[in-house]
Amino acid sequence: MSLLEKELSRLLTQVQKNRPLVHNMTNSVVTNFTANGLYALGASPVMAYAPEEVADMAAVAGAVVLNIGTLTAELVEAMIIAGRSANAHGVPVLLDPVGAGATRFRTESALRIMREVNVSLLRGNAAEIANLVGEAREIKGVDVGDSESGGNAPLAMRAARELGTVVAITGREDAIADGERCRIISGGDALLTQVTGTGCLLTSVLGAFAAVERDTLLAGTAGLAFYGAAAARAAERTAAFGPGSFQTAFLDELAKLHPHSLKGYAAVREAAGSGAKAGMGTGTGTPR
Ligand SMILES: Nc1ncnc2c1ncn2[C@@H]1O[C@H](COP(=O)(O)OP(=O)(O)OP(=O)(O)O)[C@@H](O)[C@H]1O
Ligand SMILES: Cc1ncsc1CCO
Ligand SMILES: [Mg+2]
Repeated sequence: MSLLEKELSRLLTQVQKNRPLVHNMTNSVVTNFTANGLYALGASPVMAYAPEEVADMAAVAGAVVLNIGTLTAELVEAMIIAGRSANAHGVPVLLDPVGAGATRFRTESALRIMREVNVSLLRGNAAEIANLVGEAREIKGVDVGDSESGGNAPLAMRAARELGTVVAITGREDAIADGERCRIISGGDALLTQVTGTGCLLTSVLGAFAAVERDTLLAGTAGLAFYGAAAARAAERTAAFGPGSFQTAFLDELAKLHPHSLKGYAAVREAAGSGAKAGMGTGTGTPR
């Protein structure tokens, strides 16, 4: 196991041991799937939305995940209350800008949250992140119109610099950047795009890893890699049946994750031009 792979595995064990509380303010489509996915991983989910209670919940959480998938003006206000409380208590805040670019309300709400709350990690698909840095890219509701062309790393680097936070962009390959360093994670399976909320659950899973590790780039890399490995393992068993069977198998594989699960199913490499030292890949080779 490479040094990086050991670090990633250590974080998985931390999540499984500590069972961090993840406070989700998420969309109405994915709440049940998100709670089940977090339980499968070994974390402890809670959904809380009322402006009267979100500051208290955020204060005691390991991470707060804000997801604008089915936003309302009132919900955005409550998210800002939760985010500020998390900031005041040293709790990491993650933002999933679902559908940014599809409507002005979504784009402006995501940008407003980032102005008023210190967001540790922003996770979206390429179209969502592009729209947040002022690059109009086709988005069809909550889905990428045209999937990444030329990879997600350059956009992740640019967004991290301009927005001043760690940015993860997911797709066929994921990229995560902090403005200086950028890593590319391969794994996963296209079946993930046929099950609703796999991106939303991923952001909450990254919250569980951020709860146990202050280095957000490292925590994010671990979450992306283990999530991709679980999906690749589930697809291996269920691709012949389809998305329904895959969804069930994926939850099972999240629950079965162990320190050696990455091998052959997910790989991490440094992006070209990244400030990080080369040769820190997991050494697992090309995943399936
Ligand atoms: N073509 C693909 N091949 C392999 N994995 C993929 C592919 N497309 C997406 N993924 C994986 O699917 C997961 C969700 O990423 P995606 O970019 O689809 O999120 P999203 O658009 O926000 O999804 P949602 O809105 O449904 O929650 C990630 O783990 C990502 O790596
Ligand atoms: C389908 C859908 N619509 C709003 S949120 C959501 C869940 C996936 O992002
Ligand atoms: Mg999404």
